[in-house]
Parts: sequence; structure tokens; C-alpha cells
Amino acid sequence: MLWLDHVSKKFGDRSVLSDLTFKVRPGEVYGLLGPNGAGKTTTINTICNLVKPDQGSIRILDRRPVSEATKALVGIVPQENLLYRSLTCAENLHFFARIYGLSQVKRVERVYECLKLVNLLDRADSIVENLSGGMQRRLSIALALVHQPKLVILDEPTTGLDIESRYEIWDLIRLLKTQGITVLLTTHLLEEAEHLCQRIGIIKGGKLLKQGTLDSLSQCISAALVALVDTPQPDRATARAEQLGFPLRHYGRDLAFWVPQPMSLRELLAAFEGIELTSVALQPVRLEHVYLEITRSV
Ligand SMILES: Nc1ncnc2c1ncn2[C@@H]1O[C@H](COP(=O)(O)OP(=O)(O)OP(=O)(O)O)[C@@H](O)[C@H]1O
Repeated sequence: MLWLDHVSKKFGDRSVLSDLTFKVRPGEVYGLLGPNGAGKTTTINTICNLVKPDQGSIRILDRRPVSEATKALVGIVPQENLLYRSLTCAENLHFFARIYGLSQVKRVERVYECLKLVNLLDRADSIVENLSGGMQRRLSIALALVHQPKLVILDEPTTGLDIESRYEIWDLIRLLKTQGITVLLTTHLLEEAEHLCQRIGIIKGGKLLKQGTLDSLSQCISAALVALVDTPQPDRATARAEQLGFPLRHYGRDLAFWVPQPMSLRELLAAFEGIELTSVALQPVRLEHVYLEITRSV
């Protein structure tokens, strides 16, 4: 569906994308993760033909190079909603449908379908500035879908939304997938990627560090489980973990040990016998652990 092939981009002397190669397969939700300034938005801008790469190529669908013509195949939901705030939801959609050259009949049909899809039919005649943040974001997604693109790009779709609105957007993204729409999603929220994405690419400094399914990325770290430990005796706990062969990590202020083999909480507590533990949480390996390992190592 989408193929970035050795794409590099510099702004002045500064390399922002460096030999970036990845493919998004038809019908999948692909998550592009990376810290601030990693190059996620620049990547999106190259796909949308807004920024021209210095090297490499980008192909969409049947290997067509990115151009003005391929813009019709892509729907973009930018970080900031680009809505006409004094117009209604339906007027916004009609406006964008006209820009994409849809006929009058088709426009009416698509405006109805898109409002229905994002669950805003009852707000068709509401002025945008009177909508909640979550509704505005859903309308923004509807605008990206009005011309029936094959690929939808969502740039941090849930940033700044409350938890309920976030879940509505997640449901909507799942719905897009059931309709066969391919989704490229950037996010800071690792939980979001865990819930939605079939494959994930991790970028930093414009370079793709790793990509794969959640399961395959989890193999990057040699842990079956992660033990988060709160203890007034961190030195003793660390020494015991070393004896046991449990690698030590710090996640924020949490002390953590990678547990190489599956183990019950009872077995773990027995292994740390004689050391005061205020609390212990035994977790499966999460994307957060993998992400930190990969991005910290460069
Ligand atoms: N037009 C530009 N001119 C110069 N530098 C730019 C331009 N656009 C982006 N950059 C720089 O390129 C780097 C990557 O920016 P980009 O917005 O792609 O990162 P990002 O991963 O999307 O970050 P964020 O998560 O904060 O949105 C940043 O250091 C940014 O300052």
C-alpha cells in the first residue's frame, strides 16, 4: 500500500530523515512511534507530497511515485484540526468534498456517510466551535475520509483528548480497519499503539530503529516478565537480582527487574526472601519496556 524506500531529508545541515525504509501493508494499522522531533510529521509530509525527500522514493498503491495525483489516494488527519469553526459539520464536509472534485450527488451521499461513520449525524447542522474536542477530532477524521482514500494518515489523533473521547477515536480507527482502509498512525501513546496497531515502527533521529508486530518487538528484550519493585533496601534488592541473573532497569522512578523465565508472584517473593519489599508488581512485557530499550540504546 505504502512503501518508503531509503528516504532521506535534510533541513539546512540538519538531517531529519535518514535512510528511512518501511512498508505499510494493505488493510493494516501501522503505528509510527518516536520521541518529539523523531521525524514523524516530516515523514507524513513526504508521503503527502508536502515535503520533497532529498533521496529515496515513496510509492503508494500500485507503486505509483508520490505526486499531486496520489494525493487523492491519501486522507490526512493533522495534529491540529483544520476546520472552519464558524461553519457547520455538514458545511465543512461539503467544502472539502468540493475541493476533491466530488459531484453534487456524490457530495450529498458522502457527507451523510461520513457523518454517520464518525457518529455525528445528529450534529450535522451544529457549528464546529460549539462541538467538544472529541467531536471536532471525529469531524476532522470525517474530512479525511470524504473522498474515499485508500490510506488514512492520523498524526497523533488522540493527543489532548479526554479518556472517553480517546476510546471513541480508537473505536473509529478499528471501524476503518474493518472497512479495509489502511491506516498509518503516529502516536506518543504506547498504549494506543498496543491496542490498535498490527505492526509498529520505532523511529528516532529520523532513523527507523526497529519494526514488527508487538510480539516480535517483545522478543527484543530477554524477559518473560517485568517485576516492578518498591523497596527501602534497593541496594540489597539489586544485589539479589544480580545473583538471580535478573537485569536491572529504571522506568521513571520505578526500580524494575527483567525476569527471564515465567514465574509466579509467590516464587518471586521467595527469591527475594529476607529483603523488605513494600510492593511488587509482576507485569508482562509491554511495548513501553521495548520502546524504552530501543530508543535509549541510540
Ligand atoms: N520546515 C522545517 N525546517 C527546519 N526544520 C524542521 C522543519 N520541519 C521539521 N523540522 C525539524 O525536524 C525535526 C523533526 O520534526 P518532526 O516534526 O518531523 O518530528 P516529530 O517526530 O513529528 O515530532 P513531534 O512528536 O514533536 O511532533 C525537528 O527537529 C524539527 O524541528
